[in-house]
Amino acid sequence: MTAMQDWITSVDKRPQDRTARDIEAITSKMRALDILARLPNNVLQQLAACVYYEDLEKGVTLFRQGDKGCNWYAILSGSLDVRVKQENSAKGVQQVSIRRLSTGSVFGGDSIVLGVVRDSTVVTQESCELLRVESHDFTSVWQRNKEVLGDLVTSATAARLKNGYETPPPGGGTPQHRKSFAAASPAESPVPACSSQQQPLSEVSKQNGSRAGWVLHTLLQLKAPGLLRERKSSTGRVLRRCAAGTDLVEWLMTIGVHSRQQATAMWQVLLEEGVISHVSRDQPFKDKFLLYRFWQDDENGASVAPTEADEAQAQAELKDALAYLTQKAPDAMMRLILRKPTHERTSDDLETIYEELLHIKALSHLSNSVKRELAAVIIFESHQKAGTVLFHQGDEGHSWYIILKGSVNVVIHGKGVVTTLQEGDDFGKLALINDAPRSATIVLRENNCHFLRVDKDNFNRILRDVEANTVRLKEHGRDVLVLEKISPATNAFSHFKYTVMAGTPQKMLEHLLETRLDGRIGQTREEGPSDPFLDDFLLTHIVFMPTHQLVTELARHYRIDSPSQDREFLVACKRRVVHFVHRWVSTIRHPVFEEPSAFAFLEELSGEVSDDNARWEMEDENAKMTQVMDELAQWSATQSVSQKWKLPPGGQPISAFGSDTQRDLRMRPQDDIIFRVYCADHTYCTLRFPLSSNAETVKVSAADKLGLKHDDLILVEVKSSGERVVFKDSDVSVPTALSLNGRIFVSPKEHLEALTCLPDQETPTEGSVGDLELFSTKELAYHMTLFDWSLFCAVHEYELIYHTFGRHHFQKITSNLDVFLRRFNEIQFWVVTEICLTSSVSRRVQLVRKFIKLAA
Ligand SMILES: Nc1ncnc2c1ncn2[C@@H]1O[C@@H]2COP(=O)(O)O[C@H]2[C@H]1O
Repeated sequence: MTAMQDWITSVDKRPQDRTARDIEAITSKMRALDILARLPNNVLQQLAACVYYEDLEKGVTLFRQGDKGCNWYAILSGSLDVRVKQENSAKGVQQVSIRRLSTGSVFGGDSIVLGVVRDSTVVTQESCELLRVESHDFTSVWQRNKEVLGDLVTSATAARLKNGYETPPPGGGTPQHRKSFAAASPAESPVPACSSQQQPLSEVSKQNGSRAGWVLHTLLQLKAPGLLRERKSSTGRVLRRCAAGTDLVEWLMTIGVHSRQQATAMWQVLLEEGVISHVSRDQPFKDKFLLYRFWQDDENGASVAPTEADEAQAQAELKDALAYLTQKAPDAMMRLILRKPTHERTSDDLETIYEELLHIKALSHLSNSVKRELAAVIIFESHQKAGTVLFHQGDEGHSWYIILKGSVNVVIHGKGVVTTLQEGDDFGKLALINDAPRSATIVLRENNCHFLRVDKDNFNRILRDVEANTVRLKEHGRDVLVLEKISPATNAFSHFKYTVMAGTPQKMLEHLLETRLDGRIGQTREEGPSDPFLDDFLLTHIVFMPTHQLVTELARHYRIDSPSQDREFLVACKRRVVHFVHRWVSTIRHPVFEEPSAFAFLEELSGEVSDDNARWEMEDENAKMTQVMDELAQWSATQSVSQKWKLPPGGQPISAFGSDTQRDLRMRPQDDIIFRVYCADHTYCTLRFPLSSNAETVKVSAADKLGLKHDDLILVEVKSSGERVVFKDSDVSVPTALSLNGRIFVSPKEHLEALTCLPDQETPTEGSVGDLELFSTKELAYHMTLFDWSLFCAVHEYELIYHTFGRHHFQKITSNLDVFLRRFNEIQFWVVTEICLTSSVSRRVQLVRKFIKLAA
């Protein structure tokens, strides 16, 4: 059964016979009407449970003025005429048409909820399909859901019911007092809803608007009979009863409007409310030779010539009508100006826009000169339907938006709605500033939302360099990313304008993948100048995002799979992950492979990439993963070969044991080191342990070998100064962590104070000046640098992190850094010792000279 048949079958059933499926079918149909689509689902279901379907011929009277209100209606298709009785001394009582109701409108609710008689007669103008709810059902739904059902009665009634008075008083409000220049909420409309410039903004004309329209239409016909007349269009088509924009403006000025601009804006109010329209409905109101007509005069209209009584009535209401239009005019004028192509804006237009921009929150941090520049390029945009997607995550960014009216949801793939942005908020600048894809999808949260928009070129020209210093991204009310502008002086190396100052690890990774890694085929951001954020993240993530967490997130980003996302987006996500992994492995090298979680992830990922290559054309990525896997294989091969190191007994430098041809100067966790552990009586044992062994293991083994039986033993370093430093049981790479000329002791805790230096820890008594003189300074410098350089190269960046944040947190060795620091101290002590041990002043001078030269 088709959806159409489904819903008809369901609505044809008696309400008490309808099943949950029937209600769902009817609810879906009702959602096609904008005004109903805004209602919460449960309220819509309550209406769907009691609604009836009517298919009526042209000319059927639904109810008459003075009747009791028995039904509420919604128009699925067709149009209806609203008529009121009017006394006319010559012709007696006459029916006058005051309004047209068309598809999407609702009516009949007022008299039910207010308990008054019908104030007009409603007749079908053509075949109509209607939804009908009986008054007792409507009352019961209304009673339960008053707060959200305001739109189902006229807005005036809703306001009266909510606040006890009608909104807003005619003539009230000046531009300065306006909150925003948004349109009033919709009521009924004779034209279809549309976001284009030329159509009415609101779907519906308000009662006040149609009343003002009736007043002007009546007076125009009586006082300027020739103005509304038949004219020919440029294509030769005969157009009924229309008038030129310029004539309409001039006529309004004859009845008391003081300026052309004001009169233009007042006609625009009527156009936005559907009372008048351009003959081909493709123009806003302009003070030009463009033709407009009243809705009563359109092709199907049946306008009735006004009577004297009409004239008297219209004259009586004229003041109110003008006051209403005057009140609405500034906002309409603003929208009119903002919809003009930018090259058509006059200097007055620019001034008007500029003044309005002064009140917008999202622009408050900008200077007035920037706002003036913006006035020339900012564009108005409106969208009618909740659910409309302004752009998708992953899209290229073309515009920056400010919300004037309504709200939007920020939706992120895999997370859903992360935040809602309201009137005054802005969005969409990240993609423009960082030249990155959209980081989120933006969906309208309600009907009839209004935006100001600045396109990318203008944004980059005017705003890119003056944007706010800090951008905060929120998810579920919590800051998840704080971006800060990079000062241009320090930003010569990067095209990024913002860098990450703080954030949750997950959001930082997400931001990195989206902005720093390109997902397009054959593109890598690595080629150009890049900012340090990616490297900073790779080099420090172990502090805030352990590797097992990082690989879980990477796997999530790679495996993103959703039928609702297009192929290009999905492939881009996968590519970015592979590019990230490649960069990670080439920057961090072996520590990546040493993590079992990363090792397993890389193996799985390479399998998935190779499978996906067949499906998604990921040649480049496959090649990158092959490279990563080659490096992993090489690393695995070196794992079986372990090296031996020794900590010589006399305090000499730590060196490789038994191999002069040793190539790899890097100390690895599994490498063994041979060292001595002393007792208080200076007897010792020699031990051999992997560098990754902890102090406790060393202590227990030394105690065994030295025959110490005690529960409360400690492992201590005794420095040559006599200072004693106790090792924690969890400390690793103990032998390399010794200070220069320090020795390891094991002893009962209570004997700590009794531990003394070994004799060979005492300062040397003879210098090596004689030897030093044998070498030229250049030669010395060359060999010392070679040696230092090889030690420096063996230090991994992570060792600095382990050292700074505490080795015990990571359970990782810092042996290479230890050895490098030892060497630094050694040179320093050596220089001081040599100088002090040279007794002859002249030789000492020479020596100092040599050292100065060496340092230079
Ligand atoms: N938590 C968030 N994560 C991502 N984008 C957000 C968030 N909050 C607001 N946004 C906005 O949503 C916009 C999506 O497009 P852009 O990436 O250009 O700019 C983004 C931000 O302006």
